[in-house]
Parts: sequence; C-alpha cells; structure tokens
Amino acid sequence: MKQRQQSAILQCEQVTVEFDGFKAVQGMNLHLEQGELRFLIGPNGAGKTTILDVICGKVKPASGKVVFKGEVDITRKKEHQIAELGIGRKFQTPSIFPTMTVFENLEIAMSQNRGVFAALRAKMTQADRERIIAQMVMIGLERKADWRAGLLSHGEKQWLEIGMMLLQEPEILLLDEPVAGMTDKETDKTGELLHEIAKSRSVVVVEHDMEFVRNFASKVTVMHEGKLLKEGSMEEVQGDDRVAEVYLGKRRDADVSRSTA
Ligand SMILES: Nc1ncnc2c1ncn2[C@@H]1O[C@H](COP(=O)(O)OP(=O)(O)OP(=O)(O)O)[C@@H](O)[C@H]1O
Repeated sequence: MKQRQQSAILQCEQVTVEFDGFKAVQGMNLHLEQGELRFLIGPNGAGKTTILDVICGKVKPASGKVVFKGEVDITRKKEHQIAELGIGRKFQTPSIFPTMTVFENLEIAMSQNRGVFAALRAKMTQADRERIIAQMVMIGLERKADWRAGLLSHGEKQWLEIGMMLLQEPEILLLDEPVAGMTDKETDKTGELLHEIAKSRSVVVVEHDMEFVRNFASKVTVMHEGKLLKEGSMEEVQGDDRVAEVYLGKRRDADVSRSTA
C-alpha cells in the first residue's frame, strides 16, 4: 500500500463536489501512477468532467483532497498554480491561434514557459527550433509546419493543441474526449499518440467512444452517479455486471434498438 502511494503521481482522496446541494461527485478516489494512461468512462452525468475540473483547480471540492506526487496538496491551489506545478488540461474545443502557422503556435506555447517578457526578448535558439520540430514529428504535423492552424482538419487541430501542451512539459495531461468528431483514422492516430505521450508522462482521458477505449486502454476507471463503480482492465470492466447494467448495457440496448428499428 505504502509502495503504491509513493509511486502515485496523483491521488484524489474521498473527493466530493456539490453544486447547490447536488452531489456531482461523492467520495471519489483516483490513484494515478507515473507514466500511466488512464481512461475515465461512465454514463452522462457520472461526474467525469467534474473530477478533471477538481484536479486542475477549476472546481473546488466540498471535501476530500487531491495530492500531487505524494506530497503537494493541490486541493486549494489556484488553476494557474496547478498548471505551473505540471498538470495540463485540454478542453474539447482547441485553443489554438488559427491565423498563425503550426510552427508559430508551437513557438508561442514553448515560450510561455519562460514568462511573457522573457518570451518577447528571447531569440529562438537552434535547440528550441529542434524541440519544436521534434514535437511536430510526434504529432504528425511536420509537413504542415507553415500551414495556418485554422486550415488544419479537426483532428490535426487537436494534435496541435496537444503538442502545444507538451512543450510546456506537464507531468500529467488531462484530456476531455480527445477523439470526439475525429475520423476513424484520426482516432487511431490519437490512440497511438497517447501511448507515445504516456511513455514519459501520465495521462487521464475522459472518453465516451467505447471502441477507442477498447482499442487503446490498459486501465479503465468507471464512474457512476459521482462515485467510483469499477476499476481494472477493459476486460474486467466489461465483465462486471454492475458496469454492464449502468453503462455498457444501456449502450448495448440502444444499439439493439437501433439495429432492429
Ligand atoms: N457547474 C455546474 N453546476 C451545476 N451542476 C453541474 C455543474 N457541472 C456539472 N454539473 C452536474 O454534475 C453532474 C456531473 O457532471 P459531469 O459533467 O461531471 O458529468 P460527466 O460524467 O462528465 O458527463 P458527460 O459524459 O455527459 O460529460 C451532472 O449531473 C451535471 O449536470
């Protein structure tokens, strides 16, 4: 137990979130290991987004705590402090600069690490340029370095934003439905990218696309009505009756009614 806590990069302990008396999250525990890619699933309203909001400081829990690297209590810290500590959050809508090129977007993201004034004065070194190129290769946009970001496909915009976040060197990346609206090919490329990222960082992905989860998840956390319902491999999760009932079963029923309609 002690060992597990020592290697955990993030621990949510008994987190409860209330919105006007309504408990959106109730006594939720989430332990994330270093270099882990974790999928967070569950039906609509299960509290998945809210728990990400708690981790990144956007929402403050009524009770419980969030501990980073086993020692830093981030429960009451401000969003920007949590980001500076190394927890990056990507929302569904990409926040890229559409009139700037892919390269320029990455350049801005990298210089944000240095603070605004330093960034304005700083001249890009060869090492900086190489880092940006390596990042473009990782997100598969090296051939589009000079494209205006606004002209990229939906999937490419998402990858660009992920690349921008990675240049800020987060230790944990929080992603909310990263493959929503993507083509099948883009979805697969995103899964591969997430595995690549998880070689050196921890990643939490909130996801509804069950095929994507099945193809790319090793460990899955299922939430239901603000609580932890089940945690384990996709196989274990799929084999759990309660999960089938509250989540997968509902979807299966929907599929059946669609296919027989
Ligand atoms: N700011 C808010 N004020 C009031 N209620 C909220 C607020 N944010 C979320 N909720 C409620 O809390 C519950 C959990 O919402 P949350 O968005 O975390 O669920 P989710 O699992 O991410 O769902 P989805 O998959 O549909 O995005 C829902 O019932 C939602 O309506």
